Amino acid sequence: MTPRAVLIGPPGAGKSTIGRRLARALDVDIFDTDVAIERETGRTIPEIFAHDGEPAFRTIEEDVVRRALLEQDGIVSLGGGSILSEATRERLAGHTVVYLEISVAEGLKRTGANDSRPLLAGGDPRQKYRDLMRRRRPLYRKVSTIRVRTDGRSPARVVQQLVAKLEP
Ligand SMILES: Nc1ncnc2c1ncn2[C@@H]1O[C@H](COP(=O)(O)OP(=O)(O)O)[C@@H](O)[C@H]1O
Ligand SMILES: O=C(O)C1=C[C@@H](OP(=O)(O)O)[C@@H](O)[C@H](O)C1
Ligand SMILES: [Mg+2]
Repeated sequence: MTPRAVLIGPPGAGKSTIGRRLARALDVDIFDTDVAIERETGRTIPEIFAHDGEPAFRTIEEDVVRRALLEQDGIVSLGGGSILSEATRERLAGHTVVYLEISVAEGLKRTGANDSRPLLAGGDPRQKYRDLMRRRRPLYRKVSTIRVRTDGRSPARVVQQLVAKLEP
């Protein structure tokens, strides 16, 4: 069993939104690792970050992603920072991995309106997002097998392009 596609990219790229819509279009299941982490721990992601810290969150995330890659056969949407784990990057080899690309400006617009992402909270969000992208962009590129730009494209359009690219 292997996922039809694994979605990666920074916060706001649309992994959760596109994941749900793509799964519906392909008539397969959606598995969002952030949703699974909240379900399994019974806590929200901001709570986990606040009480246990980011390293503890990453440990839980790595294990949830590991199992998802083994057990899921639909669309798997990862959290934006999951590719920071070298073990996860190695496990992604051989999978269909879609990098949802987004500019810093557009990513900030999409994530700015809520405080559900602890990594961007506090301080200057623009600087935080830029630093995050500088560190992660090479990793997203390295582990992906398909790249799709999402700036100025509606979710419906992104899904349409992905369906065409994923067609067997
Ligand atoms: N292609 C898109 N165009 C415009 N808004 C989008 C697009 N994709 C996602 N969004 C919006 O951006 C926000 C973040 O999307 P989300 O799917 O949670 O991103 P991620 O899971 O990658 O962090 C949501 O409000 C969503 O509706
Ligand atoms: O980029 C990150 O490090 C994170 C992104 C979030 O998911 P989204 O990418 O779906 O926003 C979530 O996993 C957590 O807040 C950490
Ligand atoms: Mg998400």
